Amino acid sequence: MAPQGSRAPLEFGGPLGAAALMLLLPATMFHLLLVARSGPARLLGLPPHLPAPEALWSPGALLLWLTWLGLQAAFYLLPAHKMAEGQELKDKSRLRYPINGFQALVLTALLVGLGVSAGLPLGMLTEMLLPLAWVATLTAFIFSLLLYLKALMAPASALAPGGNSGNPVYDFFLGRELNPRFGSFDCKYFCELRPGLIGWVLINLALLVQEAELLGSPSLAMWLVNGFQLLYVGDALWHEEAVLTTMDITHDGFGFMLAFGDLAWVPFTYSLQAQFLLYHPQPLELPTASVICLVNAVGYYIFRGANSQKNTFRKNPSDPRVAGLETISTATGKQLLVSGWWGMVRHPNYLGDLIMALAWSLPCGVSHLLPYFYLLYFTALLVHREARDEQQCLQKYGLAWHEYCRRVPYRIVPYIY
Ligand SMILES: NC(=O)C1=CN([C@@H]2O[C@H](COP(=O)(O)OP(=O)(O)OC[C@H]3O[C@@H](n4cnc5c(N)ncnc54)[C@H](OP(=O)(O)O)[C@@H]3O)[C@@H](O)[C@H]2O)C=CC1
Ligand SMILES: CC(C)CCC[C@@H](C)[C@H]1CC=C2C3=C(CC[C@@]21C)[C@@]1(C)CC[C@H](O)C(C)(C)[C@@H]1CC3
Repeated sequence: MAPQGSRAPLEFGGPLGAAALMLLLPATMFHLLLVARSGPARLLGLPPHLPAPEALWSPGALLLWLTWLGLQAAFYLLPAHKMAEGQELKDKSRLRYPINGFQALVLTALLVGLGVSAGLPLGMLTEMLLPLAWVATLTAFIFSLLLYLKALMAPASALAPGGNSGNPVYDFFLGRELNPRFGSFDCKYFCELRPGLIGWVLINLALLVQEAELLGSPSLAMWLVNGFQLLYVGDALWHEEAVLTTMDITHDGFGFMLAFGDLAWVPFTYSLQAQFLLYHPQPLELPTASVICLVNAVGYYIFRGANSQKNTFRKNPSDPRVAGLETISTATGKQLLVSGWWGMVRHPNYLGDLIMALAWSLPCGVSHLLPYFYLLYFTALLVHREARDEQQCLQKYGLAWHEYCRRVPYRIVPYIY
């Protein structure tokens, strides 16, 4: 049984690390937003000038942001074609989740399409990124505070394994409650997949529209970035149920890290390549574009293949698609796959994700480091995440996990790492 509450080992450098991250993450996000629109676009340089306070604060942005959250919450509450059950909780119960994320994406697309055909200036959204990012950050702070207070009244069985150290800064950052809910409305599940992910593709689209207005038509590079990232978001929502077995839902509490990550970091930094392209158009020839498409396709094939194989296996190990794979038995009764994608490396899904991350940056050329920020950040995130997951699996599976590591020695990249 893994140590819980105040006995759980501290992650992210403990309270000091958590405090530093709470300052550094928003600062990095604003740095990226400012540098992307600056002439030199230097990732490691200072932005040319800091924005005046009125460039950060706009009542219009606040209204737009609240409308967006309200709209996505309304889509979440619409009847779902399916209700899925989450993993078993400490008290042996299972929560139920609506599977209607893809429906929310389609409804958003229809609404935006209607708006644009009625004259809505979607491109103007690109002028509001700074104040929108500001209100999203404020929302994340306020929301995390409310979640922290709510968790003070939650029963012990509802608390996350980490995030209950007793240090308020650390617990605020990591999140105390595992699945905070208001009635049947699950805050973490909603934030993980809806406002931020759909917001990201909407911002990308606005950047494409703005580029078309400035240049007469969108560039090939902008099309590729939009297409690849739409595929990624569409895929996440199409396979929404799979998010229920990710570390974020099953292990991490809902605190500042995920609230800020989901609501602010994802839409405003994951759209960095498209932001860069609007201010720094890049020529891209068809043959190079075809090679980049191939890189994205290979990454997607590995990512989807690995994630689907594990989900199918976890749902039903006798499913004919996975029944022939080799496995190791563990003391918990669960099995570990040792052939197929999960016999190649211990995190094949991370490998596919990283290859896609490379494909998203390549359309921006090689003249600047800035569009490669996502690849660099994501490598660090996944290496750290992999180490966290190894710890959790070691605690869960003990000797069987050692045996798996012996049989599958590489973590993410075959023969390298
Ligand atoms: N774009 C982004 O910003 C981010 C994307 N991601 C993506 O999210 C996806 C999910 O990632 P994440 O939640 O970290 O982890 P995984 O989906 O890789 O899940 C890890 C879990 O899978 C199970 N598992 C591990 N090895 C095996 C095996 N051999 N056989 C069967 N089950 C196994 C274990 O859980 P158990 O045994 O309990 O089932 C383990 O804890 C990934 O594709 C990742 O790339 C993640 C973070 C950020
Ligand atoms: C701000 C910090 C640096 C850390 C925040 C991390 C978060 C941004 C990410 C943690 C796990 C995530 C996942 C996705 C998006 C980013 C965050 C929230 C995901 C929804 C992206 C789409 C994928 O298909 C997925 C597998 C559903 C992802 C799940 C994890």
